[in-house]
Amino acid sequence: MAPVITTVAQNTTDAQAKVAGSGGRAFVTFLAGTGDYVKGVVGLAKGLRKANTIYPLVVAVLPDVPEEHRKILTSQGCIVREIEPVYPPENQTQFAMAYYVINYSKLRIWEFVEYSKMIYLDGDIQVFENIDHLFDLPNDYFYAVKDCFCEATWGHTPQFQIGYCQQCPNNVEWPSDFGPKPPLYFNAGMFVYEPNLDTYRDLLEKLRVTKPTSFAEQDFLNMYFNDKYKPIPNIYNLVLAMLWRHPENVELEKVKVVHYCAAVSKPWRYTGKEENMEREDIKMLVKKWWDIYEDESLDYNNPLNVDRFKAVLLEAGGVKFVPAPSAA
Ligand SMILES: O=c1ccn([C@@H]2O[C@H](COP(=O)(O)OP(=O)(O)O[C@H]3O[C@H](CO)[C@H](O)[C@H](O)[C@H]3O)[C@@H](O)[C@H]2O)c(=O)[nH]1
Ligand SMILES: O[C@H]1[C@H](O)[C@@H](O)[C@H](O)[C@@H](O)[C@H]1O
Ligand SMILES: [Mn+2]
Repeated sequence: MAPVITTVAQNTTDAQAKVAGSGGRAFVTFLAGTGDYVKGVVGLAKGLRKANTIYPLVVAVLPDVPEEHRKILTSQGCIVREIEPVYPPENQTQFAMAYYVINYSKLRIWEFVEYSKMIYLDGDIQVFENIDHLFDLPNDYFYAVKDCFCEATWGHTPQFQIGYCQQCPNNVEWPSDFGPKPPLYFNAGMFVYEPNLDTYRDLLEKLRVTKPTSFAEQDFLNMYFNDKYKPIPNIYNLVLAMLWRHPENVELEKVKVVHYCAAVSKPWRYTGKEENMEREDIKMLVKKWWDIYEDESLDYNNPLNVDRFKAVLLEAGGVKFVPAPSAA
């Protein structure tokens, strides 16, 4: 009997084939609301394609993401998964910055146990170089890039008040009367983790008894994974403020992942008028984002991508490729 061969049509959007072919690994991002973050996610999907990743992009969407936006994402090859919102303990949201409260819902991605390992990326991140090798990091740790404490968003913290930043820990010494030096703190816009139902339940349970704080789920994850956190180099999540706060720690030509995290720096909203936004390096990074977003050859359904998709499936080893019959 002939071996069973899975036929993959040229314009397939079959999520299952992608899960089967991904070896249990995937990128994951988060999308909420009816606004323009969908552009960020489309840009990210195209950037990952350009970087020739062999892994799919899952988008965890809240119920308020409109059908039209979900269709755009599916047509860009994303796997759309709806999640329920997660709210912090009742009546306490005032302790977190309003803008960040929605991000507690990110905790649902620990539930995606059809994948053994995932890399979370914010929708305002772009991947310029292949980072698939991060999936090979040893299990049982939480990998992310160290944050910077120098922007005004950190104004409420003792770190900011005394000018202490873990990016240059020797510049200002931590005063002994301030208690123990704060533990390493990561930016939660990018991290490598393993979905796990026990961890998922535990995260939600602990959240119920934890008072919300300014950076919402980022603070919470920092507390929760304090023991498991392993810093990875800044090139895997360049927080833009690093360019003017710690230029000595930035190797721009080596950067693989850029995080357009200051509100005014989102490429799809960029005007270049606000403080620091007129910098040449920022202009260059915003242009690089747009070049990918507007490149039609990177659209999932573009025939030019069939070969790329074929190669991805073959490399992943799960699915054999048979071209769809020609119309002739
Ligand atoms: O209206 C929104 C707002 C946010 N998001 C999603 O949530 C992510 C986080 O929001 P931002 O990227 O705007 O926030 P920052 O990068 O400034 O925030 C940082 O701090 C936050 C604290 O809550 C989170 O940890 C976030 O991942 C981290 O990068 C977005 O990328 C996007 O994926 C939406 O989809 N719609
Ligand atoms: O998550 C926040 C956010 O991304 C801010 O824009 C940045 O200034 C902070 O350093 C970071 O912790
Ligand atoms: Mn972000």
